[in-house]
Amino acid sequence: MTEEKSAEAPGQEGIVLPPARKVPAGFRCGYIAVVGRPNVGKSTLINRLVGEKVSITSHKPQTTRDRALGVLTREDAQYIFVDTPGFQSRYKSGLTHYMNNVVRGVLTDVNVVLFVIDASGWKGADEEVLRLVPRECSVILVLNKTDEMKNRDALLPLMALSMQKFPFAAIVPTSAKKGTQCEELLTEIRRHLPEDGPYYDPDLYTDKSSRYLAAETVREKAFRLLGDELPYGIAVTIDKWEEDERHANIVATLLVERESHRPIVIGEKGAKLREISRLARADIEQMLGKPTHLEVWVRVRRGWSDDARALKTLGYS
Ligand SMILES: Nc1nc2c(ncn2[C@@H]2O[C@H](COP(=O)(O)OP(=O)(O)OP(=O)(O)O)[C@@H](O)[C@H]2O)c(=O)[nH]1
Repeated sequence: MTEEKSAEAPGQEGIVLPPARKVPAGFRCGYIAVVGRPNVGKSTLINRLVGEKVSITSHKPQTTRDRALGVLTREDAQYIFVDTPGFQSRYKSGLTHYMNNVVRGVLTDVNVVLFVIDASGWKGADEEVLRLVPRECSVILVLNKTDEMKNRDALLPLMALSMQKFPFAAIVPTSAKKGTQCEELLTEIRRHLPEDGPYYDPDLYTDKSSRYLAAETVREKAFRLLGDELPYGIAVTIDKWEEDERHANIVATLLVERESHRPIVIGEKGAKLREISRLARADIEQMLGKPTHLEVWVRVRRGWSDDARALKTLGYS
């Protein structure tokens, strides 16, 4: 006999998940937090492991501003990934403070922590994040971006050094970009999950709404297209969402912090903004599976990344 039970996602008190189905013998299920300093490849890794686009990725740090759940259901396990923003200590804005709290909150209540660093070696910022990780957790160290390593012999000493820093349950070198060793990583994670679940419907891969994912898609395209010109203070709101069975009509706004940022985002004769909209529309259309009309506007909202009320409106608190 199996018990019917529901569970709350870590740090999401009040959100009651659907009741678990029958637990097949030996089935394992649990929460896995993915942490690490900005830009080490956490979102890319989750997307690779889950096999769906859950979290947006870009070459600029601090892309992930919120938790995102990615769920992978296999015959013998359900993996529920909790993405976290890169831990930040350099800039002391309200947004950074909020993000650091998200990281701490997530770590207290998961079954496994994947601690991701760049396989090129430990940096000061990695050590800072490591200080947040409770010792009693099962922590797997992921040495990511091995495809960029010129000398793979450096891996062994790096592993030895890492064990001196923390009692990691395992160390797995991966390339999230190429998918190398990701299957091995899943096997290792499963070992540390409790026999339980599944908590989620196996068809589901994220708990985020289409609206949220659409906003993230617009933000991702802005990050990609603007490259180094991009001011960090950029956010996206969805102002209109009309959808029926045959098509969708969406209006989104890109919020920038300063008047001088507006022309950067718009580009010459509107070229940048048109390209952002075109690329985002294609992805959103694919996600929704129906023809989609997307309109993107640019608005200035001064100091939004340091303004508690603005952060709340944008869903960051
Ligand atoms: N070469 C290589 N690049 C990678 C790999 N994994 C991620 N990247 C790249 O590293 C950059 C950052 O990846 P993200 O997945 O956004 O990193 P993140 O840790 O989630 O970043 P934050 O959201 O800022 O915390 C992107 O340009 C990725 O394409 C990898 O295994 N190899």
